[in-house]
Parts: sequence; C-alpha cells; structure tokens
Amino acid sequence: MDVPVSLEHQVHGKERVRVARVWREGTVHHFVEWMVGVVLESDMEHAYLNGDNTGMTATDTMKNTCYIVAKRMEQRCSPEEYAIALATHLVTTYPKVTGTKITVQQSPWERVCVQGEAHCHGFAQSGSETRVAEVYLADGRKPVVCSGFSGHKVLKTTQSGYEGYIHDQYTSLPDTRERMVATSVDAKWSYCADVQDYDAVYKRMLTSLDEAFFGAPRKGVYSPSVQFTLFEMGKRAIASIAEVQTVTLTMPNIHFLPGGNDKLGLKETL
Ligand SMILES: O=c1[nH]c(=O)c2[nH]c(=O)[nH]c2[nH]1
Repeated sequence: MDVPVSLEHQVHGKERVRVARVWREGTVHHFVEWMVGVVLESDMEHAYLNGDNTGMTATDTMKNTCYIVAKRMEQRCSPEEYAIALATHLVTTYPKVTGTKITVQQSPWERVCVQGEAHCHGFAQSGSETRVAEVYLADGRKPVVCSGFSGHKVLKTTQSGYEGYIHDQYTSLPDTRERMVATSVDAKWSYCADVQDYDAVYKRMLTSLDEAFFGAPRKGVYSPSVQFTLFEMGKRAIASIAEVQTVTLTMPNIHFLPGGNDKLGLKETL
C-alpha cells in the first residue's frame, strides 16, 4: 500500500562515550572522567530515503573523535571548553554537518587528602559510598554488630601495574608497570570489642583503607595488582582499629583502558 509519507526531521549521534583525561604537571596529576553524548544535525536525508550513506559521519568516528579531541586539550579544561572544541571540530570537519549538540557529564572525582596533604595522583568520589549497619540480636544475648559501606570509588593515575599473569591464546592484555587503577570498594567489618563510637570507627576505617590504597601524598605506593592492594588495605585497617576483628573487602576493577587503536595514535592512556 503506497501512502504518502515524508521524512520530517532527522538527527543521528552517539551516546555514552566514556572519556578519561589525565593532565600530568610534573608529579602532580589532574584527572577528569566525562560521559559524552554527540548529536549531529546533517544533510543526510538521502540515507533515510535512498539507503545512501555518502557524506555520513559514522558513530564510530564520533566516538573516536571524542577521545582525540580530549587528547588534544593540552591544558586542563572544563567540560564546557571540551564540548566547544568537540563541537567546533565536528561542524568544521564534516561538510554535511550543520549543527551539533554535545552533552558532557563530569563524574565527581576529587583529589584526596592523605595525612592532611593533597595527594599528587589520588582521587576519590568522597561521600558517594552508602554506609551499612547490621545487627543480630539473640534473645538474652548481646547484639552482634557488623558495619560497612558500599560504593567507595577510588582511583590513582599512576603507581599501579599488573604483570606475570597467564598469557595464553585467550589473553589480550599486555603486562604493564604503569597504568591507572580504579575501583569501587565495598567493605564489611566485625568487632572483637565493645565500641564506644561507631562513627569514629567508620571514619578511621575509611582513612586506613584510603591510606593503604593511595600511599603517601607525594610518592604514593606501588600496586602490583588490585588483589595485593586489597589485602594491604585490610591489614592496615585491622592494625589501626583495635575494635575491628575481621574486614571483608570487594574491589571490582573500574577499567580505564588506553583508547582507540594504532590507526588513531591513541595508544597512550588518555
Ligand atoms: O589488578 C588486577 N587484577 C586482576 O585480576 C586483573 N585482571 C585484569 O584483566 N586486570 C587486572 N588487574
């Protein structure tokens, strides 16, 4: 059945491009994580009407452009400045693109303070964790308390590596002694003594775990794996808080992989 149908409006784009950018000023690193969305207005009606992709900017190109423009921002910049640079690149590079809307959501990473000093390469999403308390009470007995939190996000831009693991036909990851490491820490701990001030223990727990993860403010501490660092964190917490008996930690890797491939020249971590 032939009904008259016209194409009223069309745009195309790419959502949820995750971009991380580290600016290294000597040993002091700056870090941002952006979730970028690109919408292109372009004279591409013929793609919809005739199946002809001539002149179209592929969403793969948009994604890679997000990485490349981030890499080209040589000075630390705001998400607005990045969005303007990205928009300008897209509008001036592709003849059929008449307009673009760029959206940048910036994750709340902040430089951490360790031992009262701003850390050179340590960042956290402080206050993002959910505190959890668990109490079991049997009739006639003392309450058994467990405390914890979930979702404490921490990241360091250097002083991390991973090597020596099995390399077989299923492994594509290269050995490295220089990478970024990030994780979302879930912790649960039990007590071996009465606690006067649960809030104080909670703060000390966060502080000890952070100190072991980040190391000293200027030097940091090398992490050969998330596994090793996890155990160091647990040991530090138990050694620093007398009332704590056991600590259970879960630390899934939040991956920040070097973007792109050889063709894009983006092999270095962005
Ligand atoms: O610290 C790490 N531990 C792993 O078990 C692992 N696996 C992986 O792919 N990267 C990493 N990094």
